[in-house]
Amino acid sequence: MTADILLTGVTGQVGFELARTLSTLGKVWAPTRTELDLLDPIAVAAAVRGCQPRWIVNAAAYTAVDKAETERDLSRQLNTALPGELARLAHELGCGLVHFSTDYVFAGEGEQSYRETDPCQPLNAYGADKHAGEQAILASGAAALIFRTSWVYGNRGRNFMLTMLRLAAEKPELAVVADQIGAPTWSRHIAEAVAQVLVQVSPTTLGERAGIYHLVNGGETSWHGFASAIVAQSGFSTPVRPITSQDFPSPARRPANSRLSCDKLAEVFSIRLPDWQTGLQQCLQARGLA
Ligand SMILES: NC(=O)C1=CN([C@@H]2O[C@H](COP(=O)(O)OP(=O)(O)OC[C@H]3O[C@@H](n4cnc5c(N)ncnc54)[C@H](OP(=O)(O)O)[C@@H]3O)[C@@H](O)[C@H]2O)C=CC1
Ligand SMILES: Cc1cn([C@H]2C[C@H](O)[C@@H](COP(=O)(O)OP(=O)(O)O[C@H]3O[C@@H](C)C(=O)[C@@H](O)[C@H]3O)O2)c(=O)[nH]c1=O
Repeated sequence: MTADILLTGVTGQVGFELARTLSTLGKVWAPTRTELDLLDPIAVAAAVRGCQPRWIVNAAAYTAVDKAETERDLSRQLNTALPGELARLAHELGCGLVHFSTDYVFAGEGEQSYRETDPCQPLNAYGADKHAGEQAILASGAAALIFRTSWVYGNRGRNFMLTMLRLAAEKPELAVVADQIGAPTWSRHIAEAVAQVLVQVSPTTLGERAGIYHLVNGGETSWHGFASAIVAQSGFSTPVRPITSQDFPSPARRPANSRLSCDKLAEVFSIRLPDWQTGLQQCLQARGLA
């Protein structure tokens, strides 16, 4: 199957939205897991070579943060080896690569917004594997764009917003951590921004604009603040109690500071996403809840 864009992870939160926004840029081939198992490097190479895309857009990943602490092989294969292999193929074939990474590459110390050039020091296995994936892409020589985003939610898949909506309906009270700060980011806004970037560049004109960009909705809040807004804006009256990270023990440590500065994206591509509150409102509206 030949196409302008080969999109992986189409059944995921970001991939689903990308399938729509990228379709205005050319023919998109978006194989599902049954059509292309991304754990099979031979099948992946054959798919890329057969597709001859202008861009490979990799929205597939292993995103189970706690399970990644023990399912090391699976996380490494999808979050490190796969992006490295896609980048190697992109370089060989002269096509571009778009990839996604995470706020969890940072240690989350201090209160400043991280810039793309700040040193990475992941606190958990998922973050370490995603960081190694970034490094593999940057070392490949491929024309690549890596978008680091954070706290992604949407109306499908596994995400914090859908979990809170379910718990708000089931429980008398929610207890949510208030000492981790970041920007909840709507999957649709990510996909719209990526399409806007790809309108501006081709793999051959990307040049110095290749590299890492932070891409999150504007403003900041805690998971508690996000949960409170989800509950309030969707008409529930379930109380949301603030707790500390220590009160919510989990296998993987999370950074306390997930703030990402998106100034580089604004400077280079003139794109800035709306505030997270607007994203949430639009997402709930799309769901018919607000
Ligand atoms: N979720 C978040 O909060 C954040 C995500 N990111 C990054 O953004 C990107 C997109 O994340 P998101 O949309 O949430 O991811 P999801 O977990 O929603 O989707 C992951 C996708 O990868 C696919 N996939 C996994 N394993 C395989 C496989 N062996 N073969 C084929 N497909 C496979 C899944 O397919 P299937 O449906 O069949 O399982 C699914 O389509 C990722 O790079 C992630 O690391 C960054 C920051 C925050
Ligand atoms: C369900 C729940 C979670 N929490 C806490 C746990 C954690 O600190 C925080 C978020 O929980 P989650 O497990 O949903 O989020 P988590 O899986 O850590 O989300 C991360 O996913 C990966 C893929 C990323 O790349 C990150 O940007 C980030 O979005 O909320 C509560 O305090 N109360 C609750 O009832």
